[in-house]
Formats: sequence, C-alpha cells, structure tokens
Amino acid sequence: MSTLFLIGNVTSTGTTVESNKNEDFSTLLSALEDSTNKYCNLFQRKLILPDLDSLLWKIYSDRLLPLPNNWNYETGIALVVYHSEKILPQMNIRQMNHLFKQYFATLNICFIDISIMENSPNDYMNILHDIQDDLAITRNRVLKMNHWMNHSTTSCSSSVYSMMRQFNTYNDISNKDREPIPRVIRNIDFQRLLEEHNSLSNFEDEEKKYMELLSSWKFSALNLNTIELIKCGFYLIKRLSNFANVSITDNKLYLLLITIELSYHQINKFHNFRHCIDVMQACWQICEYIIPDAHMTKLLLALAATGHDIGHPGTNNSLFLNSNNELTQNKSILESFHYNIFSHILGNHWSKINSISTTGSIDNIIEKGILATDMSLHSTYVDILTQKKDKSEFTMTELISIIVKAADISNVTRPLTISAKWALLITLEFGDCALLQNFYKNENNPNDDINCFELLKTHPCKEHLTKADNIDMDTEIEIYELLNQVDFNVDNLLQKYPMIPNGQIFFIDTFAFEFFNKLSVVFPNLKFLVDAIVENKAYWVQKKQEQESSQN
Ligand SMILES: Nc1ncnc2c1ncn2[C@@H]1O[C@@H]2COP(=O)(O)O[C@H]2[C@H]1O
Repeated sequence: MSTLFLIGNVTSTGTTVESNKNEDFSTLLSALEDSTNKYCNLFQRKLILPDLDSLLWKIYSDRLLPLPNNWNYETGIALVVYHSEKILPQMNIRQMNHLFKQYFATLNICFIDISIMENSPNDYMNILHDIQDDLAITRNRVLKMNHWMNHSTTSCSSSVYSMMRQFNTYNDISNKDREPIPRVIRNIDFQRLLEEHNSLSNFEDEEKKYMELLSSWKFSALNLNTIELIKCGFYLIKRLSNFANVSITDNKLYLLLITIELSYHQINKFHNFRHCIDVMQACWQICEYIIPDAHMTKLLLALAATGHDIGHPGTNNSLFLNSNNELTQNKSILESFHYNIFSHILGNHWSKINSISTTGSIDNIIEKGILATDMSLHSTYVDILTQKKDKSEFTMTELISIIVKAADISNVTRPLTISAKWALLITLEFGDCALLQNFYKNENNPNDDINCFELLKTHPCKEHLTKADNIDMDTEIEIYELLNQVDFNVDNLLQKYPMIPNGQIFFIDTFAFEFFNKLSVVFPNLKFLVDAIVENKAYWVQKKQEQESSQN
C-alpha cells in the first residue's frame, strides 16, 4: 500500500484534496487525478499533514499497527511532498533523506521538495515513472530480495530499501563522526506514542506482566504485536541495565528499540523483529543458567541478540556469491553486516554501552556474539563443546558465542506448538529463497537491476515469478490468522503445510540435536532444551510416517 503525504498548508474537503486550491501541489495533484494516465491509482492513501513532527508521528504510528500491517511502508512506496522554504526551512532534500535512512532504515520513502522544482508536469511525470518502477520491485518477492541484496546506491537512485543504502548511511566518509540524535526525533514522547496505540495497556502491572512472559521458556514472540514486542525489549533491557549500573532514559531506550524495529524487515516471514525479540529472550534465559551473576555481559548479550539479524534480507550468505559489492568482502557476509549496522545504531543511541563492549577485558562482546550466529561456524562450536567438560574450561569469548548461537537456533527447543509456528515461518522464507536461487540459476546478473526487471517478461521461470508477484496480503493475513488461532493445533497446520516435518527432522538431525545435547552435557541445567528437541522430533517423525503411510 502506498501513501502520498502532502506537508503544508493544504486545504481539503473530506478526504479529497482540492488541487485547484493548493497552488503548491496543483501540478502534481492534477497528474495524479488524471484518470487517462497510468499514475492515477499509484497511491491508495493521500494524507495532508501540517509539519514534519506530524509526519514522523504518523509514520511511527503506522509502523506500530498490528500485523499483518498494510501500512508498514515496505510493501509500497510513500511519497512525501513538501515545500522546504515555506514549511520546513531546516530540511533540504539531502537532510530529509539522511534523517529517514537513519531512523526509518527499511522503509521505502521518497521526497519532493516543491521549492526546488520547476513545477512543470514533465518533472512530476518522471518522478511518478520512477515510483511506478520501484513499486513493481516491492511487489515481486524475487525482484525485491534481489534489490535488497544487490542494489548499489551509486547506480541509480531508488526509494526501495537496499542493504548498501543502509550500510552507506552509517559508513559514509562524511558520516564517520557520531551524529547527535536530531531534536525533531529526540522531542518525540515515545511512551505516549506507544500508549496511544496500545489499547490493552494496563500501566500498573505492565512491567510485571512482561517480565512474567519473558521469564518462561514458553515465551512466544509470535503471539505479540509490535508494541508488545517493543515493551518486552524495553522491560528486559531496562532491568539488565539497572543491574549492570549503566543507565539510559526511558525515552532513549524506547527510541533505540523502535529504531531497531525499523531496521528489521517487518515483511520478512522469519527474520524480523519477532525473531529478534525471541532470540533476545532466549539469550537472556540461557545466560541466567550459565552466567547468572555476570550482569554487564548479560546486558551486552541481550543487546547483541536484538541486533543480531538487523537488516536481514530473508536470504542467506550463499545467495551473495554472484554479487560483488562491498558487503561481500567479509567472510560472514550477513553477520558482519548485522554487526556493522547495529554497532553504529548503538553508538548513536547509547554510546556508553558501545564503548563498554569494545574496551572490556575480552574482545568486543557484541561483535563476537553476532558473528557467532553464522551457521558455517556451527561445527566449530560443536567441537568446542565436545572438548570441554566444565564451564571453567571455556574462554569468555567461547562462552558468549555459544550462548548467542544457542539462542539463535533455540526455536526448535520451544514447546511444540511454539516451535511449529517458527518452523512454518522459516519454511515459507526458505521457499522465497528457492525462488531467488532459481532466478540466479538462469544466469541473471543480480547486479543489474534493469536486466532483472526486463527479465520478468521473458524469464524461463516466469511462472514462479508471476506466482510470487503482488506480494499477497491475503496470504499474509491467512498466515497471521493461523498463527493466532485460539485453538491452534499443529496437526491442522500440517494439513496445509505437509512439508514442515521433513525440514524439522533435517535441521534437528544435522544441527540442533548434537549442539544442544553437547551443551547440556557441560551445563546439565540446560537439559530441558535437549529434552524438548527429542520430544518435538518424535512428533515430526510420527507425522512423517503418517504422511508416508497415507501415500502408500
Ligand atoms: N526451525 C528451523 N528449521 C530449519 N532451519 C532453521 C530453524 N531455525 C533456524 N534455522 C536455520 O538456522 C539458521 C541460523 O542462522 P539464520 O538466522 O541466518 O538462519 C537460520 C535458519 O537457516
């Protein structure tokens, strides 16, 4: 869904903007209202807002809506039209772009500053044409993932998110110094923002309620909405920071968590903010068993977990093999990217923590924790666990790596009904990866956007592409309804998605069982994790057998 924002003193009747009364916007509005051109249906929503403050408030509010969220600014494009001289003298286009790339990293938003436009219809037509192309990318899963992973910001400008755009925002030479949080962001009362959109909130026992949820291994991030997930992060990090004696104000912590949410793709099926909070909770719980008294390390690891998949494109390192951008120069491509982005965000929002993490007695805890989640290092951690008999034999670096890694793949150790939901989501995400892989197999150059775009028409796996076209809100609604059913039942889930048992048996047999089994030998109080895997696997095996016998 796409939104047109008109910022300024615009008159309107009801929901329609009267173009003839708004000289500033009239040329653009005429182009959009002309039913003879292809742009007349570009935006499903036109909103008129008086200033930058109300624009920011609106975008934050939309992003917090319950999932699946039509107004997440990822499945469409938002165009913000403003007159910098009249309305926002402090914000030229470059500053505006920079602000949004930093604080709304994954969103597809572009800007028109009327004061520097010629105001000729052709100018606007060119912009609308580019937006139309961008929209086609956001609506096709394969093109979207390819764009996220490979689009270079220097080749041409696009309002669609790309990893290079996120990377450059923080790594530009001109941008090396820490930037203070701009006043327009700092002044937002984030607690009020959350309360305004959280009708279920009960202030008095809110902290108690969230800490109870977080203290159980039955924790299910999949049953929580975005606001509740942010609250989980808030109460846990707040508590850990109090114990570690490093303070952060409530508003700053809320902003940090909301900025992290906006740096994950809400539209990813698995690698999204829900996974981030799930891993944060698991990481903290495992810490409580292994290093209960290491307060600072517990805080740093909970933070590492929140940042461990930031900007994840829903694909994997092997799919970058054909790319040649700056990101692929690292061995652990995705993990290095997640750490790079997260360390900049943390540096800007909570610089004290960043310096504690990097100047402690051991290597950078947050970096080590995030890099340990690269599955190509899995056997290294299994080997480490094989060699040790007791906690005292681990180096601190080994211990923190193993904790974050365990948390990252801990969804298979949750109770079956929770584990099965994660299994569904990773299976669906793997399905998208398979489409992309198919696309590359047919020798398309992922670095060439135009080529990929043209190929839509002639591609040999066109059928797949067409199927993946128009990211279907109905499918998303169906998935979320299924996950939130009061009488959710794994047997019913398998009727619709019979491929899940195979994938789970493979993942448990190849990776999870051995790792958690060895972990529980060294840390016997974690035996409940391997017990759960055994129980879950028995269920998957039984279902697979039933499927096989029903086919015979
Ligand atoms: N339940 C699961 N079933 C299959 N694969 C999984 C499951 N949970 C995690 N994984 C894989 O483990 C990987 C850990 O690193 P990533 O999060 O990058 O990607 C994850 C998936 O590829």
